Amino acid sequence: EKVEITKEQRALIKAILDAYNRHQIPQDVTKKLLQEQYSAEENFLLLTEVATSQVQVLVEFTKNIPGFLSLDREDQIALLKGSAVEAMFLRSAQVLSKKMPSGHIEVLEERIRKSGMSEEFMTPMFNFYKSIGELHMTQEEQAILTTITILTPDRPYVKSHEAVERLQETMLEVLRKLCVLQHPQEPQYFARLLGRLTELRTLHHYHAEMLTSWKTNDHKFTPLLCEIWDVQ
Ligand SMILES: CC(C)c1onc(-c2c(Cl)cccc2Cl)c1COc1ccc2c(ccn2Cc2cccc(C(=O)O)c2)c1
Repeated sequence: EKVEITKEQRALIKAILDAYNRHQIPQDVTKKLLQEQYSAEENFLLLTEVATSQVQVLVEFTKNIPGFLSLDREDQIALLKGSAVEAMFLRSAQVLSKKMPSGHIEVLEERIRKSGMSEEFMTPMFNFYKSIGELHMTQEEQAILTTITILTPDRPYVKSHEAVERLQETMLEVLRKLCVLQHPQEPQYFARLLGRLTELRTLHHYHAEMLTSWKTNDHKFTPLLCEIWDVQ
């Protein structure tokens, strides 16, 4: 059928894309990624700094999702806590698969590989990065997919399930149209993107186990990460 993006949907895409592009990790953090020496401890510290900075970026981004600030305050917190890991996996996959100037990508990948993470977590993580890279998502698709992840109604402690579901459905319809218009040769492209959301939940479970093992090995996190990941 003739797929058409309405004026309202175009405004929605623009608002989300502007917000998505406006928020970047501060230069000093990414510079450190390149300069600091390599050791498991140093890599872990750097990744903790990047994760903390990414959470701040994520909080700012969610404020610009149309309708998010009209949700119940406690639900806003529940959505942020429930989606932070998945949004950061999506973000790191998008960055590692292309956006960063070359050279940074290898460095970041190296630091993740040498930060004391267990192999059983590393493999699915880098398979995910590869599968995201193969999709060649446009900027709009990346920003809307991240928004859909954040607006997942069945996160723990979300009370107004329907309100969140309505927002997410609006975004899913926009993404569906974008996929049809931007990937006409791949009728299954939209379904493939949604399949990545399922993979994200698996990584989320792996991540929870990794957090536990880091805690038992007495790794330190920042106050913001402790709050958003209910650590300590
Ligand atoms: C606390 C820390 C050790 C940690 O625990 N789980 C994860 C962890 C890991 Cl190791 C992988 C994926 C998700 C998480 Cl939470 C992390 C590290 O979190 C990261 C690492 C890299 C990330 C991010 C998010 C993005 N990137 C890539 C990136 C780097 C620099 C600039 C930019 C940019 O956007 O400008 C992006 C988070």
